[in-house]
Amino acid sequence: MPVPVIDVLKLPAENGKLLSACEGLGCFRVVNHRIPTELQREMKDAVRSLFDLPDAIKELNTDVIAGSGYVGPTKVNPLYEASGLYNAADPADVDAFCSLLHASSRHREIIKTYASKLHELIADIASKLAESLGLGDYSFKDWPCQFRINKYNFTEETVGSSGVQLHTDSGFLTVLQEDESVGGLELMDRSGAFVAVNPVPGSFLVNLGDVAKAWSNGRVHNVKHRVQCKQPTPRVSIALFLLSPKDGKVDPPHAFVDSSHPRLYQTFTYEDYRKLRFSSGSHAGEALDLLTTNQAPTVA
Ligand SMILES: O=C(O)CCC(=O)C(=O)O
Ligand SMILES: [Fe+2]
Repeated sequence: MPVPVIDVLKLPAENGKLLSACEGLGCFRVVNHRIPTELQREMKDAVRSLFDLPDAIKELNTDVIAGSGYVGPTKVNPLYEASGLYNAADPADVDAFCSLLHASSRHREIIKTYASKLHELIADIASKLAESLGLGDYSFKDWPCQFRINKYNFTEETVGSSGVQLHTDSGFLTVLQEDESVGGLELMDRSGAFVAVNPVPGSFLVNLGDVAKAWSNGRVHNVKHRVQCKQPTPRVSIALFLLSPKDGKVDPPHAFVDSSHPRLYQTFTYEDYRKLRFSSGSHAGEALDLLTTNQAPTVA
């Protein structure tokens, strides 16, 4: 199944196409998103230089929530490193990240512009998704929005091995700027087969996470995905994750619950859900099954 392409300028006329992408694969590509290609290119250059910093500097970026700061290679993902910040919607967070990593004034300007424009884009895509589900005027602007840069240290020796293990994203919605030339991302389709995603420079890839599945009362799909090393070339990607409502509480809007669509999941907070994912060792959405309404409450 190819990844559906959503032309932002054709919404809301093509809401049906957006909805079936969310209900089916749980992933789509956006074009005509108004983010300048030049900014995407400049941001990629800035990100590459942040990864070239000495480890001692990269490690100064400690977590605000689990996984928001620098993550070096681990046993499970030995080729992968990442860095980021908790909330791209907060200019102070973006500034603090740039200061910690001694970003040049040029890089600071690029990173700040990118974070602000991408935050606007992700909130806009989320509102369009809500609209396609029948909720007009639903704003996601105050939802925290994690920002992460990913690097995969791929070489001749690592071709065929895993870049990042199979997972779902735990939040609501992810917007990804792929590496423009190095592929390796694979989505799992509804039959359980892996679909390789070939990069399309200039576009963004959007995928839905666990919070989207719970918030939509099971309507949209939290796509499982992984990164494989297929080429002996380092790979860099940039992700924004719209996480959960500002107060952290995940509840479906009333419009999604009625007698023919009984409520599927208990109310939970994003923070508790992240803890449950870690403590249960389930990174591919299985932790949601522990929160269905037909069991005793697992999280407060
Ligand atoms: O690098 C990629 O293509 C995917 C990254 C990813 O899945 C993530 O950051 O959650
Ligand atoms: Fe992911």
